[in-house]
Amino acid sequence: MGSCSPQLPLINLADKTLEPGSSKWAEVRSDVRKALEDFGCFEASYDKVSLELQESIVKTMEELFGLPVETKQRNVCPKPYVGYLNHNNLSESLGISNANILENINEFTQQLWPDGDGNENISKTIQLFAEKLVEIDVMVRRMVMESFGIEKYIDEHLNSTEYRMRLMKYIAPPDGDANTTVDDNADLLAKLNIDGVGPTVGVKVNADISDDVNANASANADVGANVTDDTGVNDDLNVDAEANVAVGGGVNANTDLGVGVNVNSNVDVNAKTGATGGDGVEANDDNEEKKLGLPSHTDKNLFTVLFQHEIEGLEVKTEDEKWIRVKPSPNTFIVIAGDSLCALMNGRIRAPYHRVRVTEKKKTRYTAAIFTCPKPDYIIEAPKELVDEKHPRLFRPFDYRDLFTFYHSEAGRKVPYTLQAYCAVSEA
Ligand SMILES: O=C(O)CCC(=O)C(=O)O
Ligand SMILES: [Fe+2]
Repeated sequence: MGSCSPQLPLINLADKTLEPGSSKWAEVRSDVRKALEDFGCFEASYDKVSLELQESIVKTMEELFGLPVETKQRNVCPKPYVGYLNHNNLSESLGISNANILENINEFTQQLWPDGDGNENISKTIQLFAEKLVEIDVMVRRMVMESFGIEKYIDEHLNSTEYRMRLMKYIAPPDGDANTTVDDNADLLAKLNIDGVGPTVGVKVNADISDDVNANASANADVGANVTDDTGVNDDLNVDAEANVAVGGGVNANTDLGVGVNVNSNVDVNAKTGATGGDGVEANDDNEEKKLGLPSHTDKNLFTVLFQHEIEGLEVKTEDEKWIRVKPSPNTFIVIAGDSLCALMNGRIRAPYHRVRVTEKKKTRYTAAIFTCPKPDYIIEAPKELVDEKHPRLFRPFDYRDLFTFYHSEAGRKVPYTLQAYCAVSEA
């Protein structure tokens, strides 16, 4: 396994002459289609996001993830499946629904800073950044629909979606399989159950601390995180986190389970991960799976537009089952097609498996992504123009939420291909 030579197509979406109707537009549109047919994914070069804004979103993420875990856990959403998530202690993420609308972002910052009535600067930065990712999403969706001759549905299609945003932080796994140290001054028995992602991951952390400061310190933290998501992994998470922290006397117990970054000190953590790979390929490769910041999955939504800052980690699987390691480069964003788009396009576009494997030990990897999701009650169904003798209908119409519920059901977790198992018209 590991990285290999193929690269994702790189497509410039910011050319000055790129206007709908222009010859440049037609040229780029056909590149976009080809990239999505072949890889389900491409690297978009887009220099319309200022460096200042890129720096601000990274600073914002540093600030947000630097908050105490109890604060971050307040990131819950009335909609199920959106909120704070810790995955395997190697990554954590925060989610915002309808993230292109300032009021919703304000709600998010108010959850984190209820006393200060939110955080205006952070809200603004997120909004401006989300707007830019949405620009890319809208342009790509237009191109896709035009290139398949279904442009008459563009308005309906654009109106049938909503945007979720996820801010993510990753660290490299510690050396060795099972031991890491976390900064804590207590005996800690932590159990994390994270159900999310295509793969189901159960993490058990047993930490014995030789407490050098507060003798007799003990904390039992039991965090049950029930994570489901729209996108495959991070989007639309239901983090049903419940933390019971019982601290024995006078202890400064910083049971910061949410971070996985407290790598300093007095606690030995034995982490055992049981992971079931979403694509059936990594399923038995426990060792590899354990080191992933995000296990292999397809996104369940329509499109994901991802900003990755400096540190690599994203890997995308090709049709012939090779992993492409996507190196971040300035002013580029990764566009990934999800299962809902694959269904809408009657299978003409791939929804690629991808995962996150961070190897850089010294730096934290931050990513920010917009997930375009079908609105509740909207039925995803390939338009008749995409169905003919050569292209028989592949999927039955469905409501995205139902696909999602299936994905996280007992049965759904066992199948290698969620979309096929859920709504394929026939196995043939
Ligand atoms: O953070 C990344 O590089 C990828 C995130 C991802 O795949 C997801 O959230 O679905
Ligand atoms: Fe994903």
